[in-house]
Parts: sequence; C-alpha cells; structure tokens
Amino acid sequence: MLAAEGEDDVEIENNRSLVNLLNASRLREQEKTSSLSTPLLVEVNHLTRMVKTRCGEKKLLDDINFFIEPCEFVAILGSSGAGKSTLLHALSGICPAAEGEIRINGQNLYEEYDRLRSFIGYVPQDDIVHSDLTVEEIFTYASRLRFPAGTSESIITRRVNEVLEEVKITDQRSVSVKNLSGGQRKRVNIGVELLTKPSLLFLDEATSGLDPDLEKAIMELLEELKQKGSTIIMVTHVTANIRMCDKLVFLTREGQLAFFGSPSEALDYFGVKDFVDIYRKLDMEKNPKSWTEEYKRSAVYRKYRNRIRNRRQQIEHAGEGMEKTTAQLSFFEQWKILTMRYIRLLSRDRKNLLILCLQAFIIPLLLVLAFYHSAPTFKYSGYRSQDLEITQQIVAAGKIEEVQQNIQEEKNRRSFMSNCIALMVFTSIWLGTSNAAREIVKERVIYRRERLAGVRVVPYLLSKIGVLSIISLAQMLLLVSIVAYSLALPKFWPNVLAFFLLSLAGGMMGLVISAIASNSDKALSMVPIVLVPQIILSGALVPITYVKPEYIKVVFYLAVSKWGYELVGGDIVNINSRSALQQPFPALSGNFSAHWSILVLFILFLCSMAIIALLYKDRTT
Ligand SMILES: Nc1ncnc2c1ncn2[C@@H]1O[C@H](COP(=O)(O)OP(=O)(O)OP(=O)(O)O)[C@@H](O)[C@H]1O
Repeated sequence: MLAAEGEDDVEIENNRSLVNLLNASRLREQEKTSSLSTPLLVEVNHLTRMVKTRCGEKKLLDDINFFIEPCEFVAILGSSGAGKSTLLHALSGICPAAEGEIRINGQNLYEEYDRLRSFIGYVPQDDIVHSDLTVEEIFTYASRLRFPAGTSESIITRRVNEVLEEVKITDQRSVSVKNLSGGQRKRVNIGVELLTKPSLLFLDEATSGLDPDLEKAIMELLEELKQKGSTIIMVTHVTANIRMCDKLVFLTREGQLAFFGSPSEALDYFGVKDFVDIYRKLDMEKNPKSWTEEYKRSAVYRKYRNRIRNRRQQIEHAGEGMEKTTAQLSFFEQWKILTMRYIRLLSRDRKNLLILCLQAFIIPLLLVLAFYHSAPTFKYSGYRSQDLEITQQIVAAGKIEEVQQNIQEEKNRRSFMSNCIALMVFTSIWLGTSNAAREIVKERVIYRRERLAGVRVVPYLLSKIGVLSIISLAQMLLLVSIVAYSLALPKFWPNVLAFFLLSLAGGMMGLVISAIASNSDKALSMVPIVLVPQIILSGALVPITYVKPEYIKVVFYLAVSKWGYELVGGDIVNINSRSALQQPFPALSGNFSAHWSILVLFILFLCSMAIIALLYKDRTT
C-alpha cells in the first residue's frame, strides 16, 4: 500500500513536471528563432518491420510498444542483429516501419514527417561530416543549410559558438576533422545535429570504439543535453555508464521487446547484478518470444502501461506547441551554399587537383608525341582535293608513282588523324567520368543525413555539375590547346566547346554511377562498364557504315562517343575536305551540325538519370 502511495506521489510529481515542460515550451515558442527545443512525448505503438529475403519474409521488429517522456535519456540494447538500428531508424522516421505508429505529442510522425522532422536530430554510426573541413566550417555550412531562410550570419555565428561550447570543442574549432581524435569527431557529429536544437536526438552507437574515458565523456555530454531539454535515444553496446540513462529498451534476438524500464528495474527484473548478464540471459535462456510474454505479465509493464494512459490525456493539447514552421531555403540558396562548400572541399584536396591538371596535360602531350611525325597533319598536307591542278601537272610530268605514293601517304595521314581525334574524344569522356564517379558516393552518409534535414536533390546535383563543369572546361582547354597548337588543328573554340560537351556528358555518366553505387570501390569498378562501350561504339574502330545488319547500328547511336567523334572529325576538323583523296571518308562525311543538339540532349538525359537514381536511393536506403 505504502509502495503504491509512493508511486502515486512520483506519478503526480512527474505529471507536474511534464505540464511545466510543455508550458515552458510554449513560452519559448514566442522567442525569435524557430529552432528551440520543444519537450516531446514519444509513443511507440505496435511497431513492426518486415523485409523480404530469399527465404521469405523476415520480421526485423515485432510489435514493439513503449513510450518516452520529455527530456529522457533512453538506451536501446540487445545482442548483435537484434534490430536496434532498425528500431532507431523506425523511431526517427528515417526508415518507417510497415505497421504501427510513432506519435510525437499525439501527432503521427510518419504522416507528418515533413513538419516534425525539424524537431529531430539523427547521428548515424558513420561520420556525417567532411573530414577536410575544419570544425567551425562544418558547423557554419551545416547551420546555413539547416536554419530557416533569412537567418542572419550573426545568428549563425552565435549558434556555432554556442554548440562549440556545448560539445566542448572550442579549442579545436580551426582544426580539420581528419586531424581530430575519435572522441572529438563524435562530438563534432553530435554538434552538427545540435545546431538546430532538436527536441529528439537519435544516436546510433555514439560511443562504440571509444576508450572508457571518452565513452564516459560522451555519456556525460548526452546527459547534459538532456538537462537542457532534449530527449536522447541511443543505440549502444557499451554498458559501463548505462546507469546514466533514464530508461532502457532491451530487444530479444528476434526483434521483440524483452524489457522497458529504468536501469535499476532492469537489474531487478532480470535478477542480475551486471547489465552484461542481461545479454547472456536473453541469448541463452528461453525462446525470444517468451521474453516478451513474460514482460507483459510483469509489474514493470503494468506500471508503464498505466502511466502512458495518464500521459495521453495530458498531451491532448501539446501538439499546439509544435506548429512552428521553418521557412525552407530556396532552391538557389541551397545550391549556392552547397557549391561554396564543394569548392572549399576541392580546394583543400590539393593533391587531387594536381592529379586532375596532370591528366589533362600528360595525355595531350602523349598524343602530340605519337602523332606529330606520323601524321604531319593538315598544315603540311600538300595535296588537297581542290589542288587538282597541281596533281594534273604532276601527272603530266610523268610522276604518277610519286602521286600514288602521296595519295597513300595522305590516306595514312587521314587515318592517323582520325585516330588522334578518336583518342581525344575518349579522353574527354573518360576525364569527365573519372572526375565525377566518386563525388556523390564518397559523401553518401552526409548526403542522406542532409536530405532528411531538407536539402533537395536538384540543387545538390547542380552544385556538383557546376563545379565539375569548371574542372572539365579547364581540362578541355588544356587538351585542345596542346593538341591544336602542336598539330595545327583548325577551329580552336568549336573544338573546345565540342570536347567540353563530351566531357560534361562523361561527367553526367560519372554522377549516375556515383548515385547508383553503394561505395567508392564499386563506383570505380563501374567506370569501365560505361567507358569501354564508348570506345567500341564510337565508329572510330569500325566505321558505322560497315556495320551490318542495319538494326545493330541503333546500338552505336546510344554511344555519346559516336556523336562526338563524327562532330569533331567530320564537321569541325573536317578531315575529308583537307584530304587529297577523291573519295570522302564515308564515316566522316556529311553534315554534322545536328550533332551539337544531340550531345546537349545526351547531357540532359543523363542528368535526369542521375536525379532519378538519387530519388530512388532515397526510397530504398
Ligand atoms: N534490408 C534488410 N534486409 C534483410 N535483412 C535486414 C535488412 N536490414 C537489416 N536486416 C537484418 O536485420 C537484423 C537487425 O539488423 P540491425 O542492424 O537493426 O541490428 P543491430 O541490433 O543494430 O545489430 P548490430 O548491433 O550488430 O549493429 C540483422 O540480422 C540484419 O542482417
């Protein structure tokens, strides 16, 4: 009886503090910035997640029910593969569960995700920061991207300074993330999420891999954040400081709820002295489902079931405190911030920039070396078709053999020259592809997190395309300048433009690869799959007029290189008109001006493919 009265007192006290917190949140709403922590009550109802596997459907989460009160520090525990990360993803709305719901202050998270996501911060296992930027730069760019449109730089600077203090990393503000220790890097990751003062902060193994000292420091940091008004929900394997948490969620190895309650209740319930023993019990004793059934018969379960009923009544009006809206950054503003950040990142990686320049320098030099003497080029082509008179004079002088020899030589020159053009076409496409192939995939964790924070696909992709285009233009200027000067290639600017378009098309192929690939290594392995067909199908190795049957030619039409090779060789350089041969080179004769538009269409098509690939990835990861 006494115990029951004591529990009621605690209950009344808890109710009071909840009402106070909710009132405080409304008062704070009246303050200027729209990103203040709002205490939230999270209800998890019948959460179930299934996936299709080769052996049929598999339940990753099975009817999970619990609730989290405002400003609680909650840990999700269970053996490896129990479904902790899956549960965290479902709770944060990153990967919604198929059945069941999450209610935040009474509002359905999955139905109102766009509005509620500004209350949520999520720190995944992997780093969500660029290692080449300094801590301060990371916080500043993240603030610019996440804060509402129109937020002044002074507010951003103030908040950046506050967070640097909060995560105790002010002294390292000018240090690149790659030079920080593991614990400091974790703090930076957490700091990025704190910038918008999320009311709900989800962390996936924030303390894994840290030494005991750093682990404790991170736990203390999270506890401090809780004191300041955030609810912390964390997946962890480390139990050394788990008593700092208010609640523990234990999962069975088959994704069912084995226990929900405070740390001391957990030790009592499982009858152990150490939290590690709970893991052993869950894995060894009983079948997983019976843990859930036993928990539902327990006093702890009844206690929390009654408490949630009271809470529901209290939060009826709590949703009012969540009406804040954040004016999203415009398309152009997002593009500008992402572009500035990308330029800053590239400028930090000087070695990579040097390699990009060297590629565009060494390859044309080799082309010149190979073709300078073997193909003396147009400049030295003494016998032109229009110089028929000269040829006739030579014939009249009885120098037929000399003419035949010259005709053969010209034939060789023309063929060598078309090889040189083909190599330049492949080089431009290849450089574009290799510049871009890793650019999305290498930051996919950051991209995914920023997408959830409101970054749109098109500005993101355009920021990549804009900067990569500048790199491609510089490379093509080098390529064409060196070859055009040394081999006396005519029509400099049309050539630069044509090779730039080809390189851009290559860049788009690289971005499609980068959007599809699951990691950088896979992206690099996919590059030959798109580049080798460009060589085979260009029409430079086998002129398309010789390809039989006719319908096979359609495959050639799908290669960017075919259109580029014909445009540069047939129209711009015009190999045939400079030839002494009476018969034009069939693959490179005719009017190729429509090829300009076709190259542009290729670029637009590939750009759309990259957008679709990114949108598809959003839905499947
Ligand atoms: N998309 C999926 N398709 C099939 N199985 C999946 C999928 N996602 C996760 N799983 C499986 O679901 C189980 C739970 O995965 P989850 O990553 O949530 O476990 P966890 O408890 O976080 O594990 P760990 O502690 O090792 O990180 C694992 O067995 C995993 O292989």
